[in-house]
Amino acid sequence: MKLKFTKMHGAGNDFIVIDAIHQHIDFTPAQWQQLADRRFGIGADQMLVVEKPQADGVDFRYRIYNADGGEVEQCGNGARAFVKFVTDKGLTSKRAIKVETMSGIIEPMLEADGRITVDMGAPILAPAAVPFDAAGLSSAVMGDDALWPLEINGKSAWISVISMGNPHAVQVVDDSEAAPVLIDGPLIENHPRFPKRVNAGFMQIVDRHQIKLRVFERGAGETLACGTGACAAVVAGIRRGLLESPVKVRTHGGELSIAWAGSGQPVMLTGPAVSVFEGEIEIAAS
Ligand SMILES: N[C@@H](CCC[C@H](N)C(=O)O)C(=O)O
Repeated sequence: MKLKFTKMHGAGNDFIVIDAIHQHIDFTPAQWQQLADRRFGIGADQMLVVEKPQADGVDFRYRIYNADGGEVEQCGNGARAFVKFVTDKGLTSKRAIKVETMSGIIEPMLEADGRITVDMGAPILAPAAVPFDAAGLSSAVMGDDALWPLEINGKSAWISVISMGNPHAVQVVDDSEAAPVLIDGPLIENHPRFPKRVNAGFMQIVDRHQIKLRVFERGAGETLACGTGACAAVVAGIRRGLLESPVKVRTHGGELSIAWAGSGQPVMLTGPAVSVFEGEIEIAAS
């Protein structure tokens, strides 16, 4: 079968975006992996599938697949790409759009300057939400947060365990460039304490309103930016008393802005979304 797609990115986190309102999509994990493959396919960190909504009062449903073919709950940079896609394709004329995702409804909004702000909902600070296998671990609980000691590669790191709909394990490092993201990232992602695996964030505090962030993403490896990772890092930094909202997040792929008014409040993520090219690809049966 032939598939029409748009290649997009949000701060360098790249996506294959697919209109599944006008095309029938039913791919196996192996077919998603083929599309995401940077040598044998199109290449992407995630695939975003735009569908008709299932719930009332919602404009669209969008589904997210990691490069490894697994379907996941949430993608912040993807939410912005989604808005640009449905706007450019004339699928909506609304500027504020209600979208169903696997982890609930989010509300992205197209700003006058072309950037997109996404109301990502309130972070879930309890580690049970990640989920995290806490058996046998002692914890230092800060309010309703959990800061967990995690053994990685013979070292103990303090990890903030936060769900933005999808799971994040964030640690503070002195120098994000020198941090062992490619060595410790996969160990954290697959650590037995995270039964559903996790996105591993390495955050350097620059000042109270600015961080540098690298994220080793579950199912995709290190990406140039991770929107939900940026939200989780800022929430972790604010909860630890290191940051104040709003916070500029510097990633290898560009800048994201995060605002969070505190417990129970939604995290607002602002950043760019760019279309790179359109194409059509023959999908091999699998
Ligand atoms: N790049 C994303 C997050 C994509 C999903 C993540 N890898 C997961 O498995 O939870 C973002 O911008 O948030």
